[in-house]
Amino acid sequence: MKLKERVVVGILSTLVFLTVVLVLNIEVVQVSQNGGGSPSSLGFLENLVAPDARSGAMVAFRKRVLQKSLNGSREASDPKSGAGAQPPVLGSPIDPVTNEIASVDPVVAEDFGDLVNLLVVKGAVDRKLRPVKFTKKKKPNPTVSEVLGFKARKNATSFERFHLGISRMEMYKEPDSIVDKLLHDMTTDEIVHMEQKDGGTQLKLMIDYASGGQAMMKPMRFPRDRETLPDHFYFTDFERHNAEIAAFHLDRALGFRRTPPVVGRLLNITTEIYAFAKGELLKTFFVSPAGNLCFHGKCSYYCDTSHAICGHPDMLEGSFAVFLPPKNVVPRKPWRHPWRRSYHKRKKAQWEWDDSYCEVVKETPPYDMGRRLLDLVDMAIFDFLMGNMDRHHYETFLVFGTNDTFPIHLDNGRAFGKANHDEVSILAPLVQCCQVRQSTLITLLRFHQGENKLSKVMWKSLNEDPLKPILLEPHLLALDRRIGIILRTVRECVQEASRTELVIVDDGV
Ligand SMILES: Nc1ncnc2c1ncn2[C@@H]1O[C@H](COP(=O)(O)OP(=O)(O)OP(=O)(O)O)[C@@H](O)[C@H]1O
Ligand SMILES: [Mn+2]
Repeated sequence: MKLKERVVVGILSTLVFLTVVLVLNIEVVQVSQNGGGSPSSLGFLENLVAPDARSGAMVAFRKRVLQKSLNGSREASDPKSGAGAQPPVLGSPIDPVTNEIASVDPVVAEDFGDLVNLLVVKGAVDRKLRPVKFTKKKKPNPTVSEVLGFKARKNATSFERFHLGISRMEMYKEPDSIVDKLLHDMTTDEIVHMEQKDGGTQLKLMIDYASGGQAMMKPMRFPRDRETLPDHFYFTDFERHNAEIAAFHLDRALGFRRTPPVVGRLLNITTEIYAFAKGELLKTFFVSPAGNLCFHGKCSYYCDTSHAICGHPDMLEGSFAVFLPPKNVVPRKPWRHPWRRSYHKRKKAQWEWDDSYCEVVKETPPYDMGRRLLDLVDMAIFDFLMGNMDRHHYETFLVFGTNDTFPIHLDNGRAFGKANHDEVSILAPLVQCCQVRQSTLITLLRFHQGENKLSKVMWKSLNEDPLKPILLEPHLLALDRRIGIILRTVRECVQEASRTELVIVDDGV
């Protein structure tokens, strides 16, 4: 080799060597930065693990309660689960011959006679879970009409009657003919105006009816069998119109009556939306390559051409939730949910790592006395049954005072996203506080031990909706399985408590 060639080879090898050193160095720096100071790759990875997958406080509980169920965490072992993996199963989950729901899940077959016994010993129910004579005085339950001194006009609409009938203990009575009329009116009344509603992250339309009534409409975005994408966090999941409808029926079936009535309706995009659209919303309408009329509106999530809402060719399904009374007449107070998630892809909330979190909550008003802590456990049960992880805030009606009234179960659009996955972290308030309202436990036991499983009751109830079927069979069956998981959790709490009364609480609600 000539001197010139040697020099060139020398320079090239030095360059290669320097590049290798540089690249290695950058990697080490990145690892140590992401790993919070530790240069181990484990530290780096740990920060990238989804918060729910490593929530310390819930891990032991998950193992204990779900181990016994073959299906507790099917999603993890079933590579097919996830978006679109569920075969669409339409129609009734009830066998027309036996009139029973076929289920193989062990937790559905499990007997919770021990919990029934506890309630019998407490004097709350008889062996068939029928209520024993009331010993406690019923709580006063004034309505908006009574508190504000408003009387319904003779020809008042179902919307007005509903507003006036909201009471301290519940959104509506049971049975309530006003609710039936309201559901009917929301699907049939003429729509005279519509505009995009601000607030929240996804597209919603505020609907005005000829009668003067108002509803909040969430449009259908996907077919019923489309599940939450496996890599989507709860806060990036799409809102589902059928979840809003199903949540109303579930809340009512559980006897809570804390969700405003919601019903489905098929809309004509051209005559019932486009015809009223103005300004910014109007600019988002277009005809898709398939010839369907589409729009996407303006909002912070999924309001763009690639996530447009399209008619077929111009018919569109939507959920219609009755609008609550105007805030200047019946004001509401927003509350931050103590078991709120972090809404950050790499952060955890305190309750996710602190097992004694409930002790802190219990000392903080309004959770230190009265009904509210038990209300949060009710809400956790409601959310767990439908897989809703998106409960960041809740509201109460201020006309009934600050504390002694129910929390409104509003905004359930991110529920019913994964039929084969039971997200037990939603049960954190129950797991960490080990308290449940007696009336709620009785309701759950009636569904579980009795003839009328929740899936069956829900299927019948949802069959009343114009957009039936609202829930596909796997979501209905999940309800029965999840009731079993809740009951196992209560059993664990009772076994660890010194007295049953500390776990099963009768607060007269
Ligand atoms: N039926 C209703 N009547 C009156 N106000 C309502 C009704 N539904 C929702 N709202 C109000 O609008 C706000 C936004 O609604 P909602 O939470 O359903 O939308 P969202 O887009 O899902 O919001 P987010 O993204 O914050 O979860 C609520 O916080 C509530 O104050
Ligand atoms: Mn929402």
